[in-house]
This record gives sequence, structure tokens and C-alpha cells, in this order.
Amino acid sequence: MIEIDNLTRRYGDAIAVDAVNMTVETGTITVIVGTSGSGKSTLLRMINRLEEPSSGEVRINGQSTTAMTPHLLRRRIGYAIQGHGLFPHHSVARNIGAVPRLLGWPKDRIAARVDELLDLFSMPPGEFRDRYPAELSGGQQQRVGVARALASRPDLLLMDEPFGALDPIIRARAQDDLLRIQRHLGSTVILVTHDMEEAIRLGDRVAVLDAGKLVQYAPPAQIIAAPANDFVAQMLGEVDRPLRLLSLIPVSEIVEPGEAQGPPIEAGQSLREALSACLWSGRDALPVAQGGRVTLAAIRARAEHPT
Ligand SMILES: Nc1ncnc2c1ncn2[C@@H]1O[C@H](COP(=O)(O)OP(=O)(O)OP(=O)(O)O)[C@@H](O)[C@H]1O
Repeated sequence: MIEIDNLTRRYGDAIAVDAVNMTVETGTITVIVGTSGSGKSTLLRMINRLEEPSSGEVRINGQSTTAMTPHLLRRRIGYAIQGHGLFPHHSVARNIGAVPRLLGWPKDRIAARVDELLDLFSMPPGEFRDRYPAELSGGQQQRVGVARALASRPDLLLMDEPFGALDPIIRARAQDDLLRIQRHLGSTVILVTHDMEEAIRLGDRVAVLDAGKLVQYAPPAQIIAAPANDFVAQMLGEVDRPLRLLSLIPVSEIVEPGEAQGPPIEAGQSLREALSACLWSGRDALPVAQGGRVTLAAIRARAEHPT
């Protein structure tokens, strides 16, 4: 568990992060979202002490980070940034193995870990381990950056706009990769983005920052259904709120007995996908592969503003 306790960072008279309190559960993804200059990166960088707090503290599993040597702390915490920050003159394998090497792992253990991570990120080791960053696409470089951050099995992975530079299709794939790998490894992830869509897609909990203050910290469904103030509502974009809400609810929640025509939808797919299938095919109900049906009327009822 990561406890952020009254964490504050001042630069002269300006307050970049203003008395933030939040608790991050082990094995979850927390996304910090806010507009430019809201203090997201500063908050993230105080967790691994790339920035020192002006006041307050961070505790990892009950232990205050102020008591730890910064560079030793940083070896325990993975850190991935936009533009990946790979060493250009080191091979992919050497880049991924950087922290395990610092930790003194034996060579064969590092090599096995590099191959395991490349496999996990769908980059065949035989093809990729000896390449240099310049011989990779932007998306592949990004994956190597995240693989490097995960290499030593850190307790915690901090990610600062890791997918910011990617085009929308590669970005969606990178997000899926992260979700899959996080579930597989059970890592605790804290990720910074300015994109609310990304926050809702990835976060078990979403922390909204405005001018250094934490204005809401809640699961995505709650942020959408009950934004804490106008700023959060604005970040969500009023027009898309019903669709965002539907994207979080599986078909299984509103499946009902009965028949429907046409190709079936899976119970695990989202109501947003079901709505899209209804609109595209002009039908007002879809059969569900696991039995029963889902109707347009029931989807509409779930998209209405919660009272
Ligand atoms: N080293 C510094 N010296 C002075 N002010 C700083 C410093 N670093 C950050 N700031 C200020 O602190 C505030 C928060 O910056 P921070 O980089 O944390 O914001 P951010 O939300 O990550 O923004 P962005 O999305 O643009 O990266 C900004 O007003 C910034 O100008």
C-alpha cells in the first residue's frame, strides 16, 4: 500500500502540489489526471524522490520514503516516461536489463528476464533483443521503455504520460498491453495522463488534480456518475458522459431472458459496444452468446443521468 500524506511541493511562492492525501492499494492501477501544470508530474516524482517534498510524506507498506536512500528507493520503483528515455547506444536487451544489472543479478537471470518481458510485450526475443532503439518503431520503443521499468519486478511502477507520443491505434494497443501485463504480474501502477479517456480506461481509481489540489479520488464509474465539481465535469466532457459510463458496464449486468435476431454479443463486452452493434445493425435487441438478450431500452436506461 502506498500512502501519500499531506504531500506538498512549493517552488518559491507557487504551490505545485498542495497537501495531497491519497492511498493506493497494492496491485491496482491509479491514474492521476489533470490539465497541464496541475502538478501531476511533480506529485509522481515525489513518490520516487526525483523531487523532494516541501512537506508531507510518502509511505510504502508503512515505511516512510524519507528514511530511504533516494537511489536505492528508485531501484525498487519502476519509472517509465513519455518518449521512453532509452539509452540509444545500448541494445534492447541491455536497456531492459539496466536495473537488474545495477542490482547485481547474474547474467543468465537477466537474459531470461529480458526474454520473458519481450515475449510478454509480443516482441519475439530472437528478433528484437540485439536491436538498437533507432531500429525500432515508436510503439516498440515505448514497449521497451515499459519493459525496462518492469525488469526488476518493482513493487511499484510510476508512468508519466507513457503513451502520450503514440498514435491512437498504437496507443490503444499499448493500453491493452499494460492492463494485461499488470493483471499478469499483479503490479501496483501509478500513471499520469492529461487524457480523461485514458484515465477511465486504465484506472481502478482516478485522481483528478486541479492547480495542485486533489479534487476527486474515486473509481471511474463514480467520477462519471458524480463529478465532484465543474472542473471534473469539464474534464469528462458532458457530451460523452453517457458513453463513458456505458463503456464501464458489461452486457452481463442487464442481460434478460428472451430471444433476439442477429449475431450474438459476448456477456463480457461493454454496453457501449452493445449500443454500437444495435445502432449499426438497426436492431433494438441483441442475442447474448451465453444466453438471453440485451435490449436497446435497457441500455438507454443505464445511460441516463443517475438520480
Ligand atoms: N523546477 C521547477 N521550478 C519552478 N516551478 C516548477 C518546477 N517544476 C514544476 N514547476 C511548476 O509546478 C507546476 C506543476 O508542474 P507539473 O510539471 O507537475 O505539472 P503537470 O500537471 O505534470 O503538467 P504537464 O501536463 O504540462 O506536464 C507548474 O506550474 C510548473 O510550472
